[in-house]
Amino acid sequence: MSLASCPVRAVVRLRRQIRNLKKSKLHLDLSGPRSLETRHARLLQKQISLDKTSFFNTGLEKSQYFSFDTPSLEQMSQLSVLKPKRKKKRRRSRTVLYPGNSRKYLPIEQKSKAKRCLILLIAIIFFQILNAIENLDDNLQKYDVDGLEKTMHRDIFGQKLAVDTVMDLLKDYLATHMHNKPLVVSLNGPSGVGKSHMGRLLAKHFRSVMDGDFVLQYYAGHNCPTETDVLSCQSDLSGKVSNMVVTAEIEEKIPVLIFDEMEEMPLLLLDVLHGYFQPNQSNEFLNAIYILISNIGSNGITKYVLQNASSEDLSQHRKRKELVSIIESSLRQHHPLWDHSEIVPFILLEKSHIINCFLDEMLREGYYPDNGNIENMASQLKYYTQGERHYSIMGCKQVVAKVNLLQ
Ligand SMILES: Nc1ncnc2c1ncn2[C@@H]1O[C@H](COP(=O)(O)OP(=O)(O)OP(=O)(O)O)[C@@H](O)[C@H]1O
Repeated sequence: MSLASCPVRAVVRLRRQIRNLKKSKLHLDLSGPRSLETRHARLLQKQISLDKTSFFNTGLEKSQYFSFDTPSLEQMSQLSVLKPKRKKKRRRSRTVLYPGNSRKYLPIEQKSKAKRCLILLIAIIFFQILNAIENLDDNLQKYDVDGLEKTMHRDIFGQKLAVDTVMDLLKDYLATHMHNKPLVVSLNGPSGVGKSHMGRLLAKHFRSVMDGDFVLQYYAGHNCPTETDVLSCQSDLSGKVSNMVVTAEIEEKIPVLIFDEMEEMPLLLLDVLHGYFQPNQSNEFLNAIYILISNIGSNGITKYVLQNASSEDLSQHRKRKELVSIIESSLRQHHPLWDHSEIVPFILLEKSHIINCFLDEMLREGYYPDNGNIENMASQLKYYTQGERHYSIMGCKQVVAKVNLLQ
């Protein structure tokens, strides 16, 4: 029995094992795809680890002995796949992080003395500039330059260029009291265009804003007629000019000296004036304004105006430049004193300006300004005709005489 039971037990055991196997297989199928995946992954891992060991084993097999042989490219690529990648080193940030709840103490700044001095210097310069600007305005207000400008534009007809030029020169000069040379302005142009008229307006204005002692009106033909001894004229002129500039300097005023009919002035007097215009003199002679009125170079101006009668678009600046260049040579030929002067050309007056002169004069004399009457009187004067333009040959010179005939 015992002999017969051995093979039977073996058969039973085998059957049990087969059943168990079947059961386990069934269990595996029921546990789902996830377990399958993990199993699969485990199997793969196993496979990889086997590959690794086999590779290193083969590598070790090959390199039982140390050598300097460089590995082949293939080996290198395999190694690089297997090697874990090195982490990149992080750069340290440079900013210093302070804990939020604590105060940070910065290094104490050392105060530079040079920096302080520089700031002080800048402040001083700034205040000085402000002060200077205020002073400039004060000076211009002292001489009421704006008032003068208004009067000139209102009372002088057809000479905008001349008025603007004179006003610019006066504004520049009167802004300060310290000068390195006197201001010499030469008014030039044909007869009756308003040169002496401007001279008179200037004298009147400066007499009203300063003491009358600081304005001189000198008419060469009247103050030093041909029959008088020129030497006495010379001492008279020198005395007048010296006295005026000295007293003006004491009172910090700028005297205005107006010389009319310069074309009639004797050479000796021209030389005296020339001496006053030099820059290398004592201060009182440097702070003075000289106005020289003459008709020297007037023929050149008349010719220029008539030739350019049609050119409306000529700029003021260009006009002045061209006119100055025309009369400059005539003036310098007359006497070198004009080398030191600012030349202001006066141009011919048109018929419309002559009508304004009549209107002005009639109102001044108390006449009713009848347009017909004015037109009639204006037509009696002589004109240069260029196209549609009529330029008065004698300017407004005969206006006073014509109005006087109305009585
Ligand atoms: N542009 C002008 N605007 C207003 N009035 C003028 C003008 N020009 C001349 N007059 C009048 O004509 C008169 C004579 O002019 P003014 O004495 O100024 O001539 P001038 O240019 O000095 O000429 P001259 O060289 O012959 O002396 C003046 O008293 C003035 O009333």
